[in-house]
Amino acid sequence: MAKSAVLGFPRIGPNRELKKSTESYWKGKITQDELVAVGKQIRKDNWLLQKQSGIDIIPSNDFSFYDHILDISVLFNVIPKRYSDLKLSTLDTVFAMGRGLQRDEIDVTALEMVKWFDSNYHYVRPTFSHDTQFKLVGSKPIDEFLEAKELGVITRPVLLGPVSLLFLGKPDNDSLDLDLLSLLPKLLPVYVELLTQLKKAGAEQVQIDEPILVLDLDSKVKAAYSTFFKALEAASTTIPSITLSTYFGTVVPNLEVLKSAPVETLHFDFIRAPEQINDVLTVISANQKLSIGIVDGRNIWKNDFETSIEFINNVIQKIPTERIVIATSSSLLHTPVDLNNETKLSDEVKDFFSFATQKLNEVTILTNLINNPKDVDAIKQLEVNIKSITAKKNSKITTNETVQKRLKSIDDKMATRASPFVERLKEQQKVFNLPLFPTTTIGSFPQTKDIRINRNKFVKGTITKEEYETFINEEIERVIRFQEEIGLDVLVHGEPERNDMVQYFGEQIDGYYFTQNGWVQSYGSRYVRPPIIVGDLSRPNPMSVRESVYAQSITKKTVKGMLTGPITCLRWSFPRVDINQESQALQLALVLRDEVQDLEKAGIKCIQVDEPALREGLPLREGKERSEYLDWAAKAFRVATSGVTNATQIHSHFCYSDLDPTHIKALDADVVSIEFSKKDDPKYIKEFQTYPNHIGLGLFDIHSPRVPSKEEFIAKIDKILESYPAEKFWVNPDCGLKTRDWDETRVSLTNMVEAAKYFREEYESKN
Ligand code: MET
Ligand SMILES: [Zn+2]
Repeated sequence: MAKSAVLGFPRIGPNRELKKSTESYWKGKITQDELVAVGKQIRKDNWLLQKQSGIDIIPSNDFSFYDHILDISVLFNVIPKRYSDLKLSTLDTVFAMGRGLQRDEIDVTALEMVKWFDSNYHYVRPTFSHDTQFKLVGSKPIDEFLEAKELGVITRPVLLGPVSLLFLGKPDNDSLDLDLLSLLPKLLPVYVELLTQLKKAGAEQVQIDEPILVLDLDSKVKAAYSTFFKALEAASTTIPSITLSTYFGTVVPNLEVLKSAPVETLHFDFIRAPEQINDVLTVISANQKLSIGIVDGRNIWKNDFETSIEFINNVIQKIPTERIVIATSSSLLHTPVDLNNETKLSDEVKDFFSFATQKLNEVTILTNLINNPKDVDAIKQLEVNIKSITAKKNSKITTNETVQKRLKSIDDKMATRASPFVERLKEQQKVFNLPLFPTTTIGSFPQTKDIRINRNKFVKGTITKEEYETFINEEIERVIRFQEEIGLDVLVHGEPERNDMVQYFGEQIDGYYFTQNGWVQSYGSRYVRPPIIVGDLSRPNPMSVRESVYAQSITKKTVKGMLTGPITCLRWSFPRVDINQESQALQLALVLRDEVQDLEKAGIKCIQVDEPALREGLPLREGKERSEYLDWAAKAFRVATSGVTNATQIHSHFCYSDLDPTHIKALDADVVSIEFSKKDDPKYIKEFQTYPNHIGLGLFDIHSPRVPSKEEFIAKIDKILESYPAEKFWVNPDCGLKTRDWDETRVSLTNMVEAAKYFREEYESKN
């Protein structure tokens, strides 16, 4: 009989209970015991739900109050001294490492947080130093195993594997020469000790995630796996059986690593990489089990049972069902909790989706269909599923002929500006007549409580559209006057009307759908509600013209229109799987192209199209898929922005990532602002030395309440000027200011503008 398994379940609670309670705890409104009790309740509910759904192999230790990778760092005592010195409880140490702590005499910043593979989840980077002494701190995985056992659920604890833990980490500032993999021999005994303790507590199996096996790995990393496997083998009698799991891609280029791995089960993601099956089968040894990841942990579409069954049946030709596990492709962490909480979707559309709770049923039904193909109940479920899948295929909602026709009409001309940059620049200079070191901001200004209150009132219908627009106009005016007053050169309207930079546009694009409660953890207590692309995308009406035109009408200075780029709209949504991502990006590009042209027609001469998510869409491995992505991503941006005259200035903006300069250059935007304040790397600047288009390197961190002085800005600009010419130099912050408050914003921007003026005078007096 095949077994059913889940690799991890969302821990935020069906109604964001975890967010509410952690934030209350941080504010001192509830005690640590109260917070811990909320966590316990969520875990209990999750385990019982999975049990009731009929899942055989249920995970534990997938719960976390902040980040499960941070938890495992702390568990192995990978705690930089500045945090351990604080002598906090384990949970408070976790929070201090995850989000920094400023209280009384204490002042520590947070550890670096980065994207988890190509998902929108962020993990806190394990940060190692020469002094790192591995030992077990606390007993979270064991406690949670026992907690479930008490409820009658024997779970499979989940741990990040030791090689991934080291590989995904970084050396701390005081240990930059540290070779992380060299720590493996010291880490392994502690790892084995943990496994041994789990076995003593009654765990029969443990899931060890080694997701880096889907990346490009050099021979040193591969060798680290042999070391790891030797340690497992040596301990085999005292540790539970191991499921080694990989996800988010193919392991084929690293397959030799898995040959004769001393583990009971190997798990692979056949949603992302179904084609790897034949190669994978060659490494499964005669008594090893294969865990087939076939229910998507990264997207919200209903599983197509017929296709899945066909896939599994092909495998069963080679491996008997006793050695098959049917599982989610990855943890379900990346999907919303429960579709039943959605009350506003039409029945037709709702039937297309499956959230984490529904996916549990999918895993059990598929397992039943494999184990008892004649079971009446299972057959009934299959029939219902076939009906849904067919209904979706035939649905009128997904296709729009006009959009598809237009998509085919995209040619090179549409993706190229009328003239090269140098010529455009001449025409733009005539229009804008900007000084040296032009100053601007990235778009948003503080989203005050007042703004949120009024937006809620408008959504609830307690104020009229007119009243709301008047309110927004007043906000825009306030932001414009402020920018004029401090002497910024290119102004923005401040984005007060936007709840979120993707959702705001998505809500105005046909083909997009929204949930009320489809929250997914992005990091810590920050959750996002990704919109869903269901059909071909089109724009019934202009989306941003009213606000930009209003802003421009009340000032003589140039106001920059502000749009979210096609790749960012795509990446921060749940995409379709019935057509490829390139087509979806190009559909979005056409929508935005019309918007850009409408803005131009309405007299907006400078338009910014933000692409902060360009980097995260990059395929995990080098090669064809990656270069193709870069081509179509750049093309989508250029289709969106090339329909304007030479005199219209196109800006773009990048943050959240280390974006390769060549990728930025491929977009041919006239001006690009890049998050830079924390990077500060002269090598990076030099890459732009000979690039003719203009660049604004972010001069201050907008995630921090810290206010840099004029002198600090001057020093920063001076340093950049060593590697980057004044003629192409824009002055701006790292990103939008929506999370800051007005007091900080006022002073920071004033100092920034003053610093620009200082250099302007200095350079002008030279010439
Ligand atoms: C994450 S990038 C944000 C860009 C947007 N224009 C803003 O200022 O908020
Ligand atoms: Zn940004």
